[in-house]
Amino acid sequence: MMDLDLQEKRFGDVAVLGPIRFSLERGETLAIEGRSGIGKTTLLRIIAGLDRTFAGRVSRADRPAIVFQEPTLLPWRTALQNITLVTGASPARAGAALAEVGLAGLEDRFPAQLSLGQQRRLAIARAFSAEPDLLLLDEPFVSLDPALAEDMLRLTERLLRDHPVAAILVTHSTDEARRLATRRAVLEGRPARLRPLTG
Ligand SMILES: Nc1ncnc2c1ncn2[C@@H]1O[C@H](COP(=O)(O)OP(=O)(O)OP(=O)(O)O)[C@@H](O)[C@H]1O
Repeated sequence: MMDLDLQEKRFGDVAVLGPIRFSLERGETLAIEGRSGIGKTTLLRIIAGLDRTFAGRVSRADRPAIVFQEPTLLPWRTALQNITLVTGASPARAGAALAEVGLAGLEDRFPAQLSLGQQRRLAIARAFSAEPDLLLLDEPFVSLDPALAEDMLRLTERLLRDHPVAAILVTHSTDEARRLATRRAVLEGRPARLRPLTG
């Protein structure tokens, strides 16, 4: 599903990421932990194909779906259109995806007419509606209050169970990683490398 053989990623004179190799199959969720500034987002951007200036190779089946820290929604489009226009899903399928995340009845709302939690649900519904082979989640629950974060975590747990994707979750939270991931690893050192975690 996804195969990474990264030799090095530099920003100018600084080697940020060192040799990193791993593969990911459908049904697997890899959680990547690591301190702030270590290179998690940089690694995710390389895997997503958003950054091509690195030494090495990445191969994936298809364009991945990405959920960023902040929901990146189209402000002048309705909730339903945010899904159909971006993913190519039919209105019926987009409607079903909204229902799946508890947004039934809010199809015609604009993002600004949704609460932050609802916007995040919409972003997640959109990611899964694209029916991606690979789903990349970059700290999707950061800066949410604990109740909302728990709510989103449960929702994501359920969606990952019900949809067969390969997923990578970047997170600061070991608790989140333990709950969502089938494999865990930590990014550490300079240049940073990926060390598998057990337990
Ligand atoms: N465009 C850039 N130019 C130069 N340096 C950069 C650039 N983007 C990131 N960096 C540096 O690369 C390192 C890794 O950044 P990155 O954003 O990947 O870290 P992160 O682990 O995702 O951090 P956080 O958890 O705080 O989001 C940091 O030291 C950062 O300052």
